[in-house]
Amino acid sequence: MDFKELANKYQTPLYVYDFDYMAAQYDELKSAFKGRKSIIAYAVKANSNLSVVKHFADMGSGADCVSIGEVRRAFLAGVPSYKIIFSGVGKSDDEIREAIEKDILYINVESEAELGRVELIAKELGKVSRISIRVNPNIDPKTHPYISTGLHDNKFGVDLNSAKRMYIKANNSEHLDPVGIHFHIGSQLTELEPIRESAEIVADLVRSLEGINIELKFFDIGGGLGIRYDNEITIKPYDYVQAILGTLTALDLTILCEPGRFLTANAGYFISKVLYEKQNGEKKFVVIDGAMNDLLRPSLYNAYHKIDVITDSKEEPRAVDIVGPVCESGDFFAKNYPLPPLNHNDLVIVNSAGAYGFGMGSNYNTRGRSAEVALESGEDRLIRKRETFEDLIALEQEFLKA
Ligand SMILES: Cc1ncc(COP(=O)(O)O)c(C=O)c1O
Ligand SMILES: N[C@@H](CCCC[NH3+])C(=O)O
Repeated sequence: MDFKELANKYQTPLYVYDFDYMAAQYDELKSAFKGRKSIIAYAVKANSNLSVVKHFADMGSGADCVSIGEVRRAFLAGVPSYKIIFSGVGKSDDEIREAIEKDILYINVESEAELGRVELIAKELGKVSRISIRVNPNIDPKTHPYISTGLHDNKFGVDLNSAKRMYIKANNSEHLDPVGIHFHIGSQLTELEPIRESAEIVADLVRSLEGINIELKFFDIGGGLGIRYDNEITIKPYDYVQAILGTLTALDLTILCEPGRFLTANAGYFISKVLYEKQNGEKKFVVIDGAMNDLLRPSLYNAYHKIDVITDSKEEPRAVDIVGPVCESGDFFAKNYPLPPLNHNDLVIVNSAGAYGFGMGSNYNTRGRSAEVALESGEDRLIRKRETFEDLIALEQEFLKA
C-alpha cells in the first residue's frame, strides 16, 4: 500500500480500507459454515460506509442493524430485506413501524416492554411482525467491560425466564411471529468458551420451547469475534463454528452470525501527518493532524493500535505520546510509544482502524471528518468526501440571527 501517494492524492487525515482483505475475511468465515444453513449478517455499526456495506452485500451478506438509519443504509447498499435484522435496547415507535413496513427478516426484541410495543404497532398496521428475542445468558465474555454485553449487569437482552414468557406471549399473539433467538455477549472476544457456554444455554431454551410447540428457525449467535490488534491469540472461524454446532445437536436451525470487527478492523488504516514534535519537561509528544474525533478507541477504551511511520529519519526510537490537536488530554493514539524523531509531514499510520473508527467519529472542536478511500484490486477510489466547514454548519446557519 503506497500510503505516501494516497496521502498526497486525498490529503490527511484519511481512512483507507483494503476491500480485498475484507472479502478474504468474509470468505474465511463463510467457508467455516460450509454445509450448514447460515447467514452472515454484517454488523453495519462496525463500518457503516455505504460502499463497505455494499461490498459485503455483493458477496451475499445480510446486515445486522442497530438503528433505522442503519436499516436504511442496508437497503440503499442492496442488502435484501430477508437478510436484515434490527437489534437495540431502545427502538422508537417510528423505527419499529418502519422495520415492520419494510418487512425485514426480524426485529430482535430486547425487553418485555418492547415486545408489547412491537405487537401494538404490528396490530395498528394490520401486519404480523417476525421477531427474535435477545437472551442475556449472564456469561462473562472476558473482554473490556465497556464492550461486554452478556451479563445481567449490562443493559442488553433479557434473562432466560423473561425470554420464555415472551416467546409464549408472542406465540399466542396474532401479530407476532417468533422465528429466532439471539445472543451477543460482547465484542473483541478472544476466548471461545464463553461463546460456547452461551450457545449451550440458548440452545437449551430452544429445546424447551420445542417441548411446548414453539418452533424457531434462526439461531443468531451475534458477533464479537476478536481480531489481532497486538499479539492476541484469536478464535479461528472453523473452531468457532464447530463449537456452536456442538451445542445444536438435533436442532435444525439456520445459524445467523453478525461479525463486524472481524470483517473490517484489520482492513483499515488511518493515515495522519506529523505537525510538530514537542517536549514538556521529560515528556515527548508527536502532534499529528488526526485526533480523537477521528478515532476514539484509544481515548475511550485505552485501546492499543499498532502505529507505523513513514519517515526518512534514521535515528533511534524514543518513547513518545502520539496526540492530536483536540483540546482534551485524552486526545491520544498511543502513549510512550517508541518512534524515531519525526519531521513535519512525515506520515503516521494507525493500524486496525477499519472497525469502530470512522463510525465513532465526531465533529468535536468543529473538525470535519476525514475522507474515506477504498482499495480494491490495486485501484483506489474515494468512498466518502472529506467534510468541509460548510457541511458542518449547514444545519445551523439558517437560524443565525442578524
Ligand atoms: C447485537 C450485536 N451484533 C453484532 C455486533 C458486532 O460485534 P463485533 O464487531 O464485535 O463483531 C455487535 C457489537 O458488539 C452487537 O451489539
Ligand atoms: N465500539 C467498540 C465495540 C462495540 C461493539 C458494539 N456493541 C470498539 O470500538 O471496540
